[in-house]
Formats: sequence, structure tokens, C-alpha cells
Amino acid sequence: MRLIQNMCTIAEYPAPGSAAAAGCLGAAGRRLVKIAVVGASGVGKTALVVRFLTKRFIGDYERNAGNLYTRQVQIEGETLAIQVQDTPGIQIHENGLSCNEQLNRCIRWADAVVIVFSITDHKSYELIGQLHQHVQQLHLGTRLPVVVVANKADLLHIKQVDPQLGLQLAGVLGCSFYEVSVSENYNDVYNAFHILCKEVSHKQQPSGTPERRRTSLIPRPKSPNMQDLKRRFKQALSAKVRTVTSV
Ligand SMILES: Nc1nc2c(ncn2[C@@H]2O[C@H](COP(=O)(O)OP(=O)(O)OP(=O)(O)O)[C@@H](O)[C@H]2O)c(=O)[nH]1
Repeated sequence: MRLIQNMCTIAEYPAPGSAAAAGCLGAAGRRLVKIAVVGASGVGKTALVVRFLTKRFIGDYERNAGNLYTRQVQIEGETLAIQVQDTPGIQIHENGLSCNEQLNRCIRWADAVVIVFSITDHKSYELIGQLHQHVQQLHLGTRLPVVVVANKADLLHIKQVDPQLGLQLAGVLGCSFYEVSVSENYNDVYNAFHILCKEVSHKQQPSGTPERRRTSLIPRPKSPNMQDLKRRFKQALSAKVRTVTSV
């Protein structure tokens, strides 16, 4: 669903391959972390995004057209710019997932993905494996950080999925896992996003950086200056002259 109040939105995210999409610097030169939130319809994707961004649970949203939101977070002492893309609910058909090009573009654009299911909707849980596979296929050659979020933990009386199953599945897929109630708890929501930002942040550090920093600390041999060269040349010459005259 789409948030209808109190939120600034960015209408378009850069197309994959564009200079803006390729860079990892956001406004004010801050490092940028781009996160897509995906999952079946009605699992609470918009509620999750809004909770993360505003700390509030509004509970009243309209169907999602796919909005991009932005905020800043502190990760290990550094302020990062975060863009969070809410996406329309994914439909499941007999022959698998139905992901339209807009959704695929969004997943390709992302540095990390939150896959959400609801513990009150078994079908939304069944989607996780396929969705994870789809995400990784769109990022062939890299291991995209993914967190699986089991939402609506407050609705235990109508649960269809034991959150433990979510934890096991996330383990098999190699993802982090959070069980949350967007309506009742902000901290778990924050932690789910925070761990992703941290993972992306570590991935974005150029692998050569520490090495480069280290090597730049090793003192380079000083190049001889011209005065020194001249002096040494004169010394060598006069020694030679002395040798020749003494013969
Ligand atoms: N009880 C409870 N309700 C929730 C929770 N999270 C979301 N909801 C409700 O679930 C409904 C669907 O939430 P949305 O955030 O619109 O779900 P969505 O995944 O964005 O839905 P689509 O836009 O259709 O894909 C709304 O009525 C929310 O208020 C939760 O943790 N607990």
C-alpha cells in the first residue's frame, strides 16, 4: 500500500546503468544505501517502511504504487543516506512469481533487499524461497544482502506460520531474520534495516582501502635532490682526478 500522509517521496529512482545508479554517493556526498522492500500483498511492507522512517504506525495506507523514501542513519559513526523503495505486492501464479519490469528494475537498483512475509498468511511465506532466488538471479555474481522479516507478530491468535519456520528458511538461504510487529515495536524494525545498512556499508568499502592506507604510511625512499646529486658527482669526480694525478 502507499502512504497517504506525512511522507516526502521521490518520484523516480535512477535507472540501472545510469551514472546516478552506479554511484554510491547521495546528497551532500554521503554514502548512499539503497534498499528495496518486497513481498506479497498486504504483509505490511508500507507499514514497515513508514515505521522505520517515522517511528510511527499509522495503520491507514492506500494501495502501493511503488514509492521511494529517504532518510539518514548513523552506522558506526558515519552518517549514511538511505533510500528505501516500497514496492507493489507480488502476485503468485500457478507457474510461479509474477514480477513485472518495474519491480525487477527496483530489485536491480537495490544494494540490499528486505523480503517481508506475514505470519498470518502462509502463502506470503511460501513466496520467500522463490523471491530470494529471483533477487539473486537479478544480481548474478554478487551476494546481495537480504533480510527476511516475519511481520504481524502481534497477531498470534490468527497465525498461519510459525516464525521459527521463517528463521530456519532464512538460515538455509543465508539471510538475516527478524520477527517483528510493525504495529507494536519500533526497535525490531529499526534493527532489521540497520543490519542491512551495516552489511552494505561494509561491502561498499573499497577492498583496497585499508591496504592503500597502510602502504601510504610506509615511508617512501627519498628521491635524491639535485644539490645532493651534484655534491656526490663532484666528490666522485675529484676522487677520480686524485687517482689519475697520483699515478
Ligand atoms: N496487526 C498488525 N497489522 C499490521 C501490521 N503491519 C501492517 N499491518 C496492517 O496490515 C495491512 C496491510 O499493510 P500494508 O503496509 O499496507 O501492506 P503492504 O504489504 O504494503 O500491502 P500492498 O500495498 O497491497 O502490497 C494494513 O491494514 C496495516 O495496518 C502489524 O505488525 N500488525
